[in-house]
Amino acid sequence: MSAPRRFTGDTLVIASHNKGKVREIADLLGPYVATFTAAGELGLPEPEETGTTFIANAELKAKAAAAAGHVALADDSGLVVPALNGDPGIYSARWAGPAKDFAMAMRKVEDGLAGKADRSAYFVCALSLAWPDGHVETVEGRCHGTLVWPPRGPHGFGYDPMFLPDAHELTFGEMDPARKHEMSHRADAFRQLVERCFR
Ligand SMILES: O=c1nc[nH]c2c1ncn2[C@H]1C[C@H](O)[C@@H](COP(=O)(O)OP(=O)(O)OP(=O)(O)O)O1
Ligand SMILES: [Mg+2]
Repeated sequence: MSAPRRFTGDTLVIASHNKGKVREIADLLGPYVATFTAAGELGLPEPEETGTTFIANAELKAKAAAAAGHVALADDSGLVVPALNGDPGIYSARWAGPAKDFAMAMRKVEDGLAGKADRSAYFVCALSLAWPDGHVETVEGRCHGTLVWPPRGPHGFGYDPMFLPDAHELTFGEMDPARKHEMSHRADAFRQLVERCFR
């Protein structure tokens, strides 16, 4: 395996069209990067997520943005529910539909769990950093927990209000964002990526 490539520039393109994610990524990587710009601000299109894994989708989103000429970081993430055979998984955003209705998506998860004893779930976050010459560095982080109903808390985004991380009493939706950043799947992935590419 070749040595990891380090990020040496000062501007990083965040290849995501999800505002919640862009905010979390800028929080987590703030100490290491001078300037962030988001794919949407550069007018980059949202590529179709044709991969069958989180890693494949993170890499295709990062490579598509880097082709415009700047180092780009993509995040592909989702909620994996073993009792639903891994759904919504890579389809987590798509379950919320074009209106990004996560109240509906959470209800769909809860409906699927009706009568099932196993309410465990985990979030996955694949991060891919891509250079214009096609080089990529990719890591994957996880966070395990259980699903509660009804959803609780105003913070975060997506499925956060129904996700209770292991050994905690507050859902990601109830937690202060700084606490979520200490234990989330995204924090786990960023610890690995910072180690490889940013310090
Ligand atoms: O920390 C999280 N807390 C709650 N929900 C989360 C989280 N992380 C991912 N999720 C769920 C919702 C999100 O919409 C989907 C990711 O889907 P994913 O395709 O990676 O992102 P996206 O389509 O929202 O934006 P984009 O592809 O432009 O980065 O998984
Ligand atoms: Mg997406």
